[in-house]
Amino acid sequence: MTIYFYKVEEPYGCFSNFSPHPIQIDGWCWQTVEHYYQAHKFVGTTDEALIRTIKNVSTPMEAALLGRDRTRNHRPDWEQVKQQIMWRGVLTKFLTHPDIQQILLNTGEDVIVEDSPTDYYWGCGEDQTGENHLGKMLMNVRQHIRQHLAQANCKLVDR
Ligand SMILES: Nc1c(N[C@@H]2O[C@H](COP(=O)(O)O)[C@@H](O)[C@H]2O)[nH]c(=O)[nH]c1=O
Repeated sequence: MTIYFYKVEEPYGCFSNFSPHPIQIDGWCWQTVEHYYQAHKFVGTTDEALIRTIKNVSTPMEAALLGRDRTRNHRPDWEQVKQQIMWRGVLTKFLTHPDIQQILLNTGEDVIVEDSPTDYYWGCGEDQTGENHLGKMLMNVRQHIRQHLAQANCKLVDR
């Protein structure tokens, strides 16, 4: 089976980076993965003040709009680091919240697709030809957490 998700209020909406699941990374608390991800576009730039602004806006959509503002200075290495930054955010989200971790694990080996009509990088785009990096990342997080849990169980048995 293939699982499609996009809007928070629709099935599997907890897989969206817009879902209201806070994460804490390096002592900073982010309301959503989207807040965290968008703010990191400005690390080390002359627009660094925007990081705090994005952190404090009340919705992930506001965070996304600020982060996507092309009149602002994005870090020059963004394309090289964005996967790594997203990985940290998404993994932390599913390690922090046991209820949605269970939903992710219960998807078994199903393919997961971010059914975004506009995003051909993180999602599948309108015509399904997109790269679906967020869906792929969620499947990798699922695998990573399974291995992590298996190792923890082995340690318990070894005692
Ligand atoms: N879920 C969701 C979106 N998708 C999210 O947008 C982010 C990509 O942003 P960027 O790299 O700036 O293009 C990434 O987290 C992707 O999952 N976008 C939306 O406008 N609405 C939404 O409900």
